[in-house]
Amino acid sequence: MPNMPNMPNRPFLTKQQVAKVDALEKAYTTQDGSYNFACSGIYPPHAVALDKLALYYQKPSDTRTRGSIKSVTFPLTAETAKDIYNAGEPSPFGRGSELVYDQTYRQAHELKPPHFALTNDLLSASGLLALLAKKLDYEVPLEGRINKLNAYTEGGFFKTHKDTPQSQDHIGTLMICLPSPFSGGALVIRQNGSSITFDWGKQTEDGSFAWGFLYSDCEHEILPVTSGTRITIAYDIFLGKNGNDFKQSTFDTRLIPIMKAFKEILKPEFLPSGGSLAFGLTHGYPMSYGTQEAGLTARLKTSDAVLMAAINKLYLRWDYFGVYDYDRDVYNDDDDDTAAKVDLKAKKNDTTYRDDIWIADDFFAFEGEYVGDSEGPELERDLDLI
Ligand SMILES: O=C(O)CCC(=O)C(=O)O
Ligand SMILES: [Fe+2]
Repeated sequence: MPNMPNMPNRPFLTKQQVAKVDALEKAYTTQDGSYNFACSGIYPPHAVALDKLALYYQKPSDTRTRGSIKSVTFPLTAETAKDIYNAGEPSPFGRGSELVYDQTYRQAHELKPPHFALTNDLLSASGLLALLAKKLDYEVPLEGRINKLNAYTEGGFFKTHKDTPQSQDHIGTLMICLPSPFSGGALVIRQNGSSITFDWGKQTEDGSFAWGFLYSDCEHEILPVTSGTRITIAYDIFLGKNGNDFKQSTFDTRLIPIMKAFKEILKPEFLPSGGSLAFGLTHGYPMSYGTQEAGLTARLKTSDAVLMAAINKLYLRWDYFGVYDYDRDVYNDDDDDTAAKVDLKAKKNDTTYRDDIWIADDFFAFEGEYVGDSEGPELERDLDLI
């Protein structure tokens, strides 16, 4: 690789340093003990004014037929739910840049607007977006855009996949499960070795609506439906405008253990001659290729957001980068003298090497790699308290 600037010296951490960064990581990843990549809840029938709610739908191929629009009320019966399934068309899914139908991967039907509509906007009627913003700790309003209606009948499923972000502000998917008789069809969501299951068949038996949100960087699947018809309406959830970054004036008690762990790291013995500490973010974020990323801080999710809040609260200087882990693949086989100074074999056997938390005596940034806020602070070499 010609013209590559010097790679950072990325030394091994000492046992003492590892203990301190482990304590810090624990402080921000286990802040409230709950799963932080997905959440769910129930709306009992009275909460969504069921008596006024109806669903209109139409088979997309029947749009020219008079009287092709049907309407149903809630809770759905076995028959009305099945009729909605039958109106839908086989669901494709994204593979690479294509939409494909693959019955071994997904067996479901879907309806897209304008072929279905609810008589009431469930999201605003339920106050769900405000609740979700609060649960997920966003200081910005969230916006929901209806994407489609998904229907699975007995034997239907959708194997493990990730949803494709529609834009940088797209944070995840909200599913509202309509009450209808069904069993099986649990939604299983996985991230970083944890998993959470939303099984809505029983929860909607009394006519309740169930909802579940997942960040779009999470893997998820729908297990086979064992009886009845399972119907969900999927919304894409976006960060709204007028976003503020973390407000310095509000103090969040979750920051206390993180700040305490940071203070250990800021003692002079941690990096006696100064240096930088880099953290891999816990969550994934959509980035537009070839553009300078702006406003990542407002989009940070859960533990990443709390970590950033603590960094701000301590007045530490920070910046963010897209990092290609060259020393993992390219540099390993490259005897160029800019190669990273870390021996991969030694790294694997050494418990003091952390892939996701680095210390370095320099930042590195080269064309195409820097994704920091253009108005952000200048690069700094030291972890400084101002
Ligand atoms: O059917 C559902 O509830 C979710 C479907 C899904 O994961 C998707 O459409 O991407
Ligand atoms: Fe999905």
